[in-house]
Amino acid sequence: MPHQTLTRAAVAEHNTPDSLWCIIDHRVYDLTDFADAHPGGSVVLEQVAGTDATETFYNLHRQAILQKYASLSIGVLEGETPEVIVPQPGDLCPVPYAEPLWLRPEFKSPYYNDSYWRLQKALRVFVDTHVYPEAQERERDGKYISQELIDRMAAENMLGLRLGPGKHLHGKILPGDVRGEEFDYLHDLIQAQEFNRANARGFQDGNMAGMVISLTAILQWMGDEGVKQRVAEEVLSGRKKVCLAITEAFAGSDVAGLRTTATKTEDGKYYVVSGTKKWITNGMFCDYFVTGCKTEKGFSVILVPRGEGVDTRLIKTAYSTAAGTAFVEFKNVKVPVENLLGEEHKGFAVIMSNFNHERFMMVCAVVRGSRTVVEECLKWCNQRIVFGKKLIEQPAIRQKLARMISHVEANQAWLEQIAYQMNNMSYAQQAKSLGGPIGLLKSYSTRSAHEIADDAVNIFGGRGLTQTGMGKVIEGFHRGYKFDAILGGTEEILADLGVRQAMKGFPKSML
Ligand code: HEM
Repeated sequence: MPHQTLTRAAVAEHNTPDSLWCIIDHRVYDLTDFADAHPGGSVVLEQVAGTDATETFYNLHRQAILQKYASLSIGVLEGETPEVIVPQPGDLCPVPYAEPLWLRPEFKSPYYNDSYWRLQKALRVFVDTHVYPEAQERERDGKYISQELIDRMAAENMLGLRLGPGKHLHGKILPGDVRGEEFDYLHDLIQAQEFNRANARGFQDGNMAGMVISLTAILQWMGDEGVKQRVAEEVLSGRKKVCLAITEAFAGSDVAGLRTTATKTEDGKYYVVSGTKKWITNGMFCDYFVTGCKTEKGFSVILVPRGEGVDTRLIKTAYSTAAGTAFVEFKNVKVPVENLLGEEHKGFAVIMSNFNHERFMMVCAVVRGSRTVVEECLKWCNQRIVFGKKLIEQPAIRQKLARMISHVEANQAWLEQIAYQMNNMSYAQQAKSLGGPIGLLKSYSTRSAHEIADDAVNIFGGRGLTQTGMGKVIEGFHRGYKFDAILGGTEEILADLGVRQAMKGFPKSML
């Protein structure tokens, strides 16, 4: 049917199952053929046939549904204009607190300049257009990220920028025309937060999280320049994938308790690696494993390529299998000694140097995820009518929202403060002075996520426990925030690290 201008009186005549029209936000929809396929059933549609169903519709659906089913619209009402905002790729969200302060036009920030804005805008368009749709699909079907998306990210230098600032970006032009040389930890914060907007915790880890926490170690510690250049080129071009294989069934945060061994062959040319690794993010589809091993006089980190003797099995965790979480078995795997990272028996330095950036990334993501939950709650509370009133009109609900908003804003402010300090410190200074604060922030931000997830589920009720529909973001966050509380160091260990590091600088004169 051609798009037309209609009157309310004309719509009112189509009030039977054989000709079922209704009005939503000043547009007319012909639901006659759709009614039987409607997930909410045909009866409810028949009840509103021929009428304006705007209020009922928005009590149960988001605008995105109308965009998906736009073909059902047959016209607009004469002299009326649709009111609901239809977001376009790259748009900032006008819901209060849905964006960090620096992205809201009425606020100023001491940290951000034009280069950050350009990066943010370019990444948002990219994530909205390419990452979000695939993330939602993969989160549902549990399959791994497509090579097409990896290639697209590689072509735009997006794989490299996710490792954080460094020489690997020099000479490159990044999204938003940002030069690789100017990319710093505030840019890094932005990229982590923008990618998080794909809103799919399992997929997010499946989207090369293994690379983010392991290629950094290769770039910094691989002694053999030839191996380093080859692997970096393969991974940053998206042709090969790499992951970090440290944790085992025997030991998680307690790295000293690991049992995988690497023994040198008599001719000194190879290591023979044997043992198991557990919870290895991206392990299912990786070509390389940056592996923590016990060696004769200590602990060493070795790059193990997939090949004979390497076996990976899928671990089904609380989030989507899109993350490719693996149980890895190494059975007498022969690896050239050139694949050693850092010094033999001194692998702790390799692992430790990586932790700060990994934890910083995780905080960026969990704070952004928490903010999205706040946005969802604010929308829902303004939309949902209970006992004849919008939810937002209930003081008890506003108390919850106030707590949630405060957690998010406090964590974001602390995070930006830390990113600024990172920009003004060498890597060694960061390790000395920021390991503790980053540990405290990660620990605190996941405690905040715990509070936020809990309040959000209570606000959404049954929908907060349902994997489809209005509460799906809340359900996913509630199921997934614990990954941030455990991975990269548990809340307790990191809180303890924060206090112990502070005590190292406690002045004796104060005793
Ligand atoms: C263009 C018109 C409509 C379309 C395209 C549409 C589409 C949908 C979709 C896709 C869902 C599943 C929600 C999800 O899982 O995300 C749904 C659920 C539902 N819809 Fe509609 N709908 C339309 C109009 C209406 C109207 C006018 C009513 C009420 C009179 C209604 C009542 C419901 C109900 C009760 C549910 C189940 C909600 C729940 O389980 O929480 N729908 N609809």
